[in-house]
Amino acid sequence: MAIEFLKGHGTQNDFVLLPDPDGLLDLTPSRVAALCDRQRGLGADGVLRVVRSTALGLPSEGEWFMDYRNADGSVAEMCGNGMRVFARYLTDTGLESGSEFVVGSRAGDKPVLVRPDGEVTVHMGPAAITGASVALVDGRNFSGVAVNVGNPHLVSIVEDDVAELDLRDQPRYDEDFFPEGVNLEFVNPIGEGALRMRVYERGVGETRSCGTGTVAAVAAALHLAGTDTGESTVDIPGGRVTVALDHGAATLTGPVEFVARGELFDDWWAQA
Ligand SMILES: N[C@@H](CCC[C@H](N)C(=O)O)C(=O)O
Repeated sequence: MAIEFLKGHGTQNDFVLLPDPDGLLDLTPSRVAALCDRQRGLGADGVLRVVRSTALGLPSEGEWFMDYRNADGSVAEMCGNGMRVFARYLTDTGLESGSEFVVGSRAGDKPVLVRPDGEVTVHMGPAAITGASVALVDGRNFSGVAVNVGNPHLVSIVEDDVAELDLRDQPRYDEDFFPEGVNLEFVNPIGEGALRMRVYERGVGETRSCGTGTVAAVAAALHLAGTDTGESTVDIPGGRVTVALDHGAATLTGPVEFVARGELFDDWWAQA
């Protein structure tokens, strides 16, 4: 059976998409890790399996479910950039005929809007402030705001230029506070309603963008300013997204690009 794939990205957070409507693929963690490996596979930050909600037996009002996996093979609850790419795939292929629909995820159903210019807005749901903690980078402590966007984040607003941080190694964090691991964002405010951010993602490493991370960053910045409502651009190494919060409920808007489509070799899949 030929296994089709596509490669796409949202602000350079890149994904391998695997269309698997009936949920027939045996998508093991080692196959995900092999696909995402930039030397022995296709290379990506994660995998998006395109599967019908009913095929997985998961409750969703959406016909389609975003089965997201991190590059190390682990499962995560939600991926904001992945959801933008996933939604565009559904409309580009005609699997969804309208521009507004709902997609299932492990963090619940997400309404999406595919805009005429191809950008996608995702209604991300609540960005909940869950406390305070500390990240340790290169021997330095960065205090941060813990935010849950379906998946866990710790956002540190830092005074130094985030471009100078050494994020080659996994920063340390409080494993008692984040027993399931955490995505770590480092943020510079760069003007009214404008942030710059770098991120070290759980299960991946440093990526050039993280949609849930940008939502967490805006929620944390607003929280520190004493509000849960506002809008901000977020500049990440891979481009720019816009995040709006209305009483803690977030939307994420940004571009999507598809790069390639192809077929995996059966032998490669079998031994991966
Ligand atoms: N890149 C994603 C987040 C992917 C999941 C994350 N690494 C986790 O483990 O929670 C995004 O765009 O939100």
